[in-house]
Amino acid sequence: MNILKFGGTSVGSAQSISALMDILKKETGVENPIVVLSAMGGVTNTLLLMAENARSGADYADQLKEIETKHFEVIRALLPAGAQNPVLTKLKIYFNELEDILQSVYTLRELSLQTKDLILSYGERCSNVMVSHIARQYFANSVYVDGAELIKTDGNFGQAKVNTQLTETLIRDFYESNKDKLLFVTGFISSNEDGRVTTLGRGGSDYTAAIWGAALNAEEIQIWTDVDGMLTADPRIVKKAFSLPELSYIEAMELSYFGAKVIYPPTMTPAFLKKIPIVIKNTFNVDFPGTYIKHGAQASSLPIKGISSIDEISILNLSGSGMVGKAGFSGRLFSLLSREQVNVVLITQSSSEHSITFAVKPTDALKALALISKEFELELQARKLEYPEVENGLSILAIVGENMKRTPGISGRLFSALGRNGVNIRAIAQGSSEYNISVILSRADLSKAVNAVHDAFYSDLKKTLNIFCLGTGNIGKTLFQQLQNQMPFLAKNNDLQVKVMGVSNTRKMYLNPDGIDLTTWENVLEEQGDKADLGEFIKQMKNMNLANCVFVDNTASHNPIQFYLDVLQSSISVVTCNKIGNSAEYDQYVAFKEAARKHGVEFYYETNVGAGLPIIRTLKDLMLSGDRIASIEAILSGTISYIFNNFKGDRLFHEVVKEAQDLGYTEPDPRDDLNGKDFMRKMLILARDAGYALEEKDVAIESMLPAACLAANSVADFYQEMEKNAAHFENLKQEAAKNNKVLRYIGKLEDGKVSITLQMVDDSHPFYMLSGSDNIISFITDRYKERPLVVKGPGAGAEVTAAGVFADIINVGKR
Ligand SMILES: NC(=O)C1=CN([C@@H]2O[C@H](COP(=O)(O)OP(=O)(O)OC[C@H]3O[C@@H](n4cnc5c(N)ncnc54)[C@H](O)[C@@H]3O)[C@@H](O)[C@H]2O)C=CC1
Ligand SMILES: N[C@@H](CC=O)C(=O)O
Ligand code: NA
Repeated sequence: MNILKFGGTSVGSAQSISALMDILKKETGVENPIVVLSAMGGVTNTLLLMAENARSGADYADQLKEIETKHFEVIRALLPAGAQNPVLTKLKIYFNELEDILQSVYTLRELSLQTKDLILSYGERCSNVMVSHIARQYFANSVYVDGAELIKTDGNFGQAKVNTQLTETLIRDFYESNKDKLLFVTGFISSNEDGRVTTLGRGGSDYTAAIWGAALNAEEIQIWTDVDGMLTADPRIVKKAFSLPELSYIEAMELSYFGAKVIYPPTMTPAFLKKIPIVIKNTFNVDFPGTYIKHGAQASSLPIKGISSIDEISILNLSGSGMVGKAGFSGRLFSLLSREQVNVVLITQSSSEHSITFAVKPTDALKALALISKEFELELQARKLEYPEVENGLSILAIVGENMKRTPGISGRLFSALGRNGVNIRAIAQGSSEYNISVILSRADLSKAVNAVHDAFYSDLKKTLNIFCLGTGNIGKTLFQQLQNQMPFLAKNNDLQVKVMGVSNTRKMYLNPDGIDLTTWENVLEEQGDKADLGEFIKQMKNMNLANCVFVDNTASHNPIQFYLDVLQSSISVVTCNKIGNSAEYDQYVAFKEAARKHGVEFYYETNVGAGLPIIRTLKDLMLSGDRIASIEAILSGTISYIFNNFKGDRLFHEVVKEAQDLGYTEPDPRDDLNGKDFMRKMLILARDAGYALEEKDVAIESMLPAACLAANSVADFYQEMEKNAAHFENLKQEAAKNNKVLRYIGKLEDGKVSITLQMVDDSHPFYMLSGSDNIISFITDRYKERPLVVKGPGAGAEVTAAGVFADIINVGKR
């Protein structure tokens, strides 16, 4: 025989009760199951609220009406008109009783725990009366059972302790004479010796099911809820949390003790003692196998079973010389707290015995403080103890699993995942059972931490990168297109998901914690976006506090640069194609790198030089492996390269410049290319990466433009001036052609000096043969000195640049 317990959501509406009936049709056969029901979803909370309202003299009539309507609507929806009256009458009697009790509370302005239990009991009574009547349409032998009469407890109202022996006898006797019926038993409620209603603690309906299961040696106890069993983490926090097929009782206990509200922890004990499996199933996804909690649960390959957490916790720290070597000190402390019903959630003690830190619920913190101040008054006065302080705003995160016992490196993985994501740990505890490692951290970091730890332990599963992008121009737009096309491949082959969580241009910004759909981002940004505000964008990004976060700068603007440090210091990686940051003051360039290193995140800027060509990476690898750069010679302006490769025959110079601009090779302002500034930035970044602390003024630039072009104060002006100075460019071209040479704008780093010069080279020069927007770079190093290491290829354009940014993002994910 099975026990089937249905929680609040499973009896919460006409629809879910119909689903419940379908489940019962499958489960009834030779032997009837025993059905245990909670109150309708939300009703217990409303009852509590009404009780509190009555006590404080506030109105509760509307809430009473609300509960009544909730039940009556279900009855009208699920029972034919002729069958409604008896059950409506029965419920009406309950509601009248409830009203009388609330009236007394209201009059006396007094609410004892005993009265509270009585008020709460109506939730389960009403739902069971209602559902057992509805069930009669399909199961003629359905009966309502007041479970309070059969579960006997002490008088600890609100959290009563069960008299197991007496209870089991009562249940067995009752069952013997009612075997042929389909029993609907009220969960959660019980009664004391005097027959007063007591309750088994919030979530106690699970416990009722386990008590009945143990008394009757059930085959299994099924807990029907609204999730697919026990998950690896709270799915509201971790989108990728998944359901666990099997758990041991201890694992389930550890997981549910901390946060995972799927099952009420005391439920485990009766089931564990009688070795009865508990199955957690989803009423709304009946075919899903759910989670089995049982003896000899199969060892799984997962290093940990799950991550659970307590949202709000406070800690108290007790320290002082008076504690050192004092036997019985902690005994005194903790028996005091236990005597006064302060539940201690976690304890850590330093090996010097100089301090004890313990965690309690925030509602208990001040009480604990007061108790300690009184108990240790003398020690505090004599300064042998420091006056303890309460620290609030904290959470506990715990990883749980029996496999931890046999696997070294688990805590390393936990702490490095937290460290990499900038999560500061306030205290740590590992039970000697090694089933659980708990850490205390700031509440603001909890969601990020749980996600980071989930990724770290289930890394064979998909890892998510959360990206926030500035710039929706040439490069930004192309990047989104590439991301969208490549997403399925990455998910399939690299277990990586890249989610765009925020986007901004100069006009609008849009952030969405669920991610932004890349098929509609342009419309969404336009229609749902707020007015752009870079500071606000960064603030909201930081507030989301996501794990594996990347800030992507696809602008050509100075404004984002001032935020890089703050972003890196917030443990968010930066990927940028914007060269302004790295080519401004040397100290700033160094500060970015140091911040990234210190905070364990990445600062990637491959596209700062040669767009997607692997130049920065190559140089970095040379340096890391101990090579030394003797000299660099390079063509690094894709725009100028394109111009010289296409400025032929009778073509006009300014027309070719326009063509380069239309092809997306130039900077947003093409003057930055032609005046050598863009090239200068690239050379400066290369020189710095090669180990030289140079500034902009150290780069000698030979201009290829006549003074009037350089002086143009708008892009339109600039084109006009180039047109007016056509003869200057024509002369350059003809002179080169006359000598069988080509024009090349070449950068050089040698002996720590950087120059950029306009040259005419013949076919003996390695830079002679270039086409399109080609860049070329030749490194002479200690190891590559006979023949240089050369990288060559298209060095400008939206596709190759966006691809370089994309690769940088993926490389953050690989770490
Ligand atoms: N075109 C190319 O081949 C290469 C370009 N790059 C770099 O790519 C970057 C972007 O170039 P394009 O896409 O061509 O420029 P673009 O002018 O087409 O787009 C720039 C975008 O940045 C946005 N923006 C500017 N300031 C902003 C701010 N403060 N906050 C938010 N958004 C802001 C603009 O609204 C625009 O959407 C530049 O830094 C460029 O140097 C790097 C390598 C190669
Ligand atoms: N405008 C740049 C693009 C790459 O950085 C160029 O022309 O090289
Ligand atoms: Na590059």
